[in-house]
Amino acid sequence: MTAAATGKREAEEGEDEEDEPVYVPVKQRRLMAEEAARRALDARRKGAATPAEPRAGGPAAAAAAAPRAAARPSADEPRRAQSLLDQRAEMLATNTMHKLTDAQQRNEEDRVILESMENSLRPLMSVAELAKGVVYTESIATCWEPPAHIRAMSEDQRQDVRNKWHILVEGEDVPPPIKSFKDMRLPPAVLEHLKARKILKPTPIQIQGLPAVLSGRDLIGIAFTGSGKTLAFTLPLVMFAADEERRLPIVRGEGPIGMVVCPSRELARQTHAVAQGFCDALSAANECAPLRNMLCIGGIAPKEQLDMIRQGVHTIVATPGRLQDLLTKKRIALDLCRYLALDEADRMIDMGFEEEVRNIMDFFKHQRQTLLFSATMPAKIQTFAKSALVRPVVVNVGRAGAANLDVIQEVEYVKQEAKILYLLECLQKTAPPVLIFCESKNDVDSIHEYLLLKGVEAVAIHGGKDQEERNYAIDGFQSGRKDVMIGTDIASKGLDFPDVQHVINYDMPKEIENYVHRIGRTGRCGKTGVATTFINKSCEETTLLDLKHLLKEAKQRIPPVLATLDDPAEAEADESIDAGDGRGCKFCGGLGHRAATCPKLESQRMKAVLSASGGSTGREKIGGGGGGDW
Ligand SMILES: Nc1ncnc2c1ncn2[C@@H]1O[C@H](COP(=O)(O)OP(=O)(O)OP(=O)(O)O)[C@@H](O)[C@H]1O
Repeated sequence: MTAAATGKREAEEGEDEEDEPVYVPVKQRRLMAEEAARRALDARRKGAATPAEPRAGGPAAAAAAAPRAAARPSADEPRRAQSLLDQRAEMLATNTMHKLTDAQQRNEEDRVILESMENSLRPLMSVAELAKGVVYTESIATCWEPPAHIRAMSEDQRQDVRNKWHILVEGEDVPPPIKSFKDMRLPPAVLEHLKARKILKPTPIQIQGLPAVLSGRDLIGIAFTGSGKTLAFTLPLVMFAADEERRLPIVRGEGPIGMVVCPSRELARQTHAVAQGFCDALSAANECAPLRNMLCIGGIAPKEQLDMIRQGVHTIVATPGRLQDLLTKKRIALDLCRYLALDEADRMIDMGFEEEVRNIMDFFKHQRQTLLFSATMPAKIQTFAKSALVRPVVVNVGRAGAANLDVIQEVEYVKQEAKILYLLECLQKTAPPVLIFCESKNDVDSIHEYLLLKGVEAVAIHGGKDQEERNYAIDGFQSGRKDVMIGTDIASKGLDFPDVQHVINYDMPKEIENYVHRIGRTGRCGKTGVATTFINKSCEETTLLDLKHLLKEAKQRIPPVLATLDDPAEAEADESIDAGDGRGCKFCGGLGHRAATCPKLESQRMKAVLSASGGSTGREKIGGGGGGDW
């Protein structure tokens, strides 16, 4: 990686406090938005009442206004040609005319905002395919199909299974759910391998996700942290590669057949190990020739990767930056690649990897099967990602962005200066292992030093540490040699440490999705865990409101400091449900605010303005907590 690239990446990680935007309280933002809309509405009313009159300010002003008036879209031009303010003003006027309820007005307002944002997002598609106007209409064909008795299930029977496991599906002609691994027609070696790992029955996301993926369908898979999503895209990856190898063996320089892309090196390493387990099981049972499964991440010598590429690779598990690097340098090609899974897909896009993902898609020569998985998947990412999918199936287990119900969530008000002392006390709440999360790298280092001085067996991880230090931390914590790991959000997504008892949020992450991923490091796969979060005056009000509603949804205790917050969503909630449009922000999925006051949407707008004006490339971090990685 060049020094410039390193600098850029560190800026993306943006874990330091200097990056924090100036805080404008929610109330003030709402007042500002309303004032702007009122002014726009007044201006429109004046314009409409006296269309032929010159505007105040004399002929010069009228002349200046004329081109603008001419540029104003006619009724049959698409809405997107109007400015957001114009649309909002028009909508307010319509609402008054039709006497919409407050809730309906709010929903309409959110819809306009979201529509305008969707129009400004570039589809998540290969530029080459867009340019050539390539549109795929059929899913990838695979040789897998469910056994006859599953195929014979009526639609009602299929729905009964889904209802029983709280599985929601969207999409046309959704493959049937399958309740046992045996009925999924997995090779005996794979069944043995699962059994040896005490994986005996599929989890809900696997019950519906595996049949859909094995059938070749594009998929968005959303399920709680620790609910077994990794297996739902790793096992089909390996089975697909084994099928291809049997059909036409990979020779030197060829491959990969399929890829998984992850947002951090550590997660890629972990997923690579899961895939390797399946590869080894198949080849040990002579069910296929040995499969070469490459780990493609920054921080390891490219020579190792190049040696494997020369022999030909079947599967790759990668971080976006290193993968893009190898593709751009033509070290690997995607001529044979037909399978792409994006793990923690929404986080990857939010962390600023959108361009890398789009570039990677550009290297595909043929249609691929595309899969997106995460525990959090806001509506805006789903809509935008669907542009890359063919006949997608959406599988949802629980609300996208909901916290894992096996985690007991405790929130405590701790003054900034008292945090470090209280941390020691808090560490004694449970037995180890304990994970501590902080927003900034400096805090991670200070806490690490402090705990070492106090005799705690602790390790630390963040994007500023070199790969050796990062590996040392992960290995020590994973093996149980170290009791405590302190980290930034780099360690919050997807990592599966055995039996973490307690997650401590030394500070509240700015984005509620990061909170969900952080606390999801405990309470995994049916076990229970505890999460303690320190909050104080420095936390943003919108985030606290999101947290309050998340606690409420998970039926957790709401501390007085959150209960007494001025909470517009509370009054609006019943009405919104009556209006039939669900709860919370339709942009980021936070439950404590609406799209009109979404801080993330504001930063996204800024990003769009900056990139349109040729300023920053729009690669700056959208929210708090870094972890950008390659
Ligand atoms: N069917 C199953 N039965 C029992 N354990 C399982 C099953 N499937 C997966 N597991 C185990 O559950 C743990 C969590 O799985 P996994 O890491 O895939 O969760 P995840 O949904 O991807 O979580 P996250 O959202 O945090 O990434 C792993 O240790 C995995 O081996």
